[in-house]
Amino acid sequence: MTGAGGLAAHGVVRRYGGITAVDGVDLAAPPGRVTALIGPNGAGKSTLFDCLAGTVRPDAGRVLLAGRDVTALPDHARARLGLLRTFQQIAAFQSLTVAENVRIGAEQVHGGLARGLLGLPPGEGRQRTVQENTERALRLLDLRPVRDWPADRLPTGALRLLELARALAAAPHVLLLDEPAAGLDQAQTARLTGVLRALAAEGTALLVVEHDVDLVAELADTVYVMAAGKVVAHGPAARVLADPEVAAAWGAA
Ligand SMILES: Nc1ncnc2c1ncn2[C@@H]1O[C@H](COP(=O)(O)OP(=O)(O)OP(=O)(O)O)[C@@H](O)[C@H]1O
Repeated sequence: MTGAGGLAAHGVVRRYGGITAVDGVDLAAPPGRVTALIGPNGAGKSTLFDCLAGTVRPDAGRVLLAGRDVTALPDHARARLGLLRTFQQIAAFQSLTVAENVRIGAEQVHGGLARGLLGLPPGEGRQRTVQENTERALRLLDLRPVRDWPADRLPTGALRLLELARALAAAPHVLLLDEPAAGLDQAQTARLTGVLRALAAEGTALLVVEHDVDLVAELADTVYVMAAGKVVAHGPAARVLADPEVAAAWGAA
């Protein structure tokens, strides 16, 4: 595992008191691929995810983003380097419109926040990129019909797509998705799957934590299985998901 391009974990450990939630995990999410992380409740998936995103600091090990050691960088610094995430608990700005929420995602990476804080006017080229990325994300996730709605009027499924649109608008190199299909209906799940496959085809590295095994089978190129803090299996999705030991480790989820 070189860690060149995409995201990689090397020997990541995270303890909570006497519990080792993540116990020496190696993982690679390369560009152009969908990598899935599965495992029973309490396996350590969310903790590993937080270590990768930068919201939790590992006790040992390293996180590499496009080959660069980002272990000591907080989440917002990783975001500026192109590592974006979505949350299991949806986090939209409820009083802003759908389009405004997505625009915040686009501005995050194109210097909007920093320039705004410094009182600098936005550059014309940058403004265009922000606008284009916002419109593209709204279109991809079929949010144009509700673009002027306040986010708090959206039902759960659309809100989840909004969260993804906001991450997409930042044009991430690496996208971490925590249960992206939770609360989506069939049509929305199909749209999600199409968008994620298209992103991978464009070269984005995707890492998905997902409980829905059918979705994992459809979406993922590579699957990592965690149990009790460790990776107990990994490899091509079809092979890993067909392994009876994996089904046992997964606790018949
Ligand atoms: N902030 C915390 N404080 C103490 N213990 C924690 C904390 N976060 C996680 N743990 C413990 O670490 C272990 C791994 O939890 P984690 O949430 O990472 O698993 P998970 O695989 O994401 O589970 P789920 O599928 O239920 O979300 C569990 O034993 C959990 O109780």
